[in-house]
Amino acid sequence: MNEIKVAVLGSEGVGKSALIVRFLTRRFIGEYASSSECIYRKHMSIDGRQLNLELYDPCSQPCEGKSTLNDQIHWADGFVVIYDISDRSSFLRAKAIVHLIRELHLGGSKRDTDSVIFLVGNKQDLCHMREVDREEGQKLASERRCQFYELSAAEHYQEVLLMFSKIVRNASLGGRAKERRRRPSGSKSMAKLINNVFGKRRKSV
Ligand SMILES: Nc1nc2c(ncn2[C@@H]2O[C@H](COP(=O)(O)OP(=O)(O)OP(=O)(O)O)[C@@H](O)[C@H]2O)c(=O)[nH]1
Repeated sequence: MNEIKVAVLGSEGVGKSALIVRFLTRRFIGEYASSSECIYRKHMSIDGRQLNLELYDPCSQPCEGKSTLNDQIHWADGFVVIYDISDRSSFLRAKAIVHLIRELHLGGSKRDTDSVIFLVGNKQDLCHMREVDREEGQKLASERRCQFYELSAAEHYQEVLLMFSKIVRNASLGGRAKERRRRPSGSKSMAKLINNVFGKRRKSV
């Protein structure tokens, strides 16, 4: 059975956990407690093929045994790079991450890499506080040859589902057998995921 590894990357508070939880549980959970990086697992059937998805959610806080961004990039087959449309600094961070992914994957086939980097502007529901125009996101995506989405973990389920399903499909078609360096630590079941729902600070909404 195919194993597909997707890293969800971006600045602190852009909604990485919210998007992952939305995808895995269909629910938007505003407060999410997590003090360690973790990997969520999901069994999926895509185009009749059985896949085991591993979704990596980094921890923005300093934590024990934390992997570096380079480790995370080497580990993954696909990348969802998220920014918050109401936070310009998160867009600049997303730009730097996409740049680094491109640099570290120079050895790989260009076509493979193009289809497995998704740039995602989250918190579309906060468009009254927008600091990054949709066109800027689109421009960056086309310059860096990424797929582009703008959506809201708070308001959209279908779009989130579509986005994750597409990156899993693309990563599974790439079929790259990668030499993996250090594997990001931590692994969580759905039960643990639900248990983490309480206690995280509220940043926006
Ligand atoms: N309005 C709005 N708020 C959102 C959305 N997605 C996430 N949030 C909020 O943004 C804050 C941060 O969300 P998280 O999912 O914890 O973000 P994160 O990127 O995982 O954060 P770190 O783990 O600290 O890096 C929380 O208060 C969420 O409720 C969204 O689509 N719209």
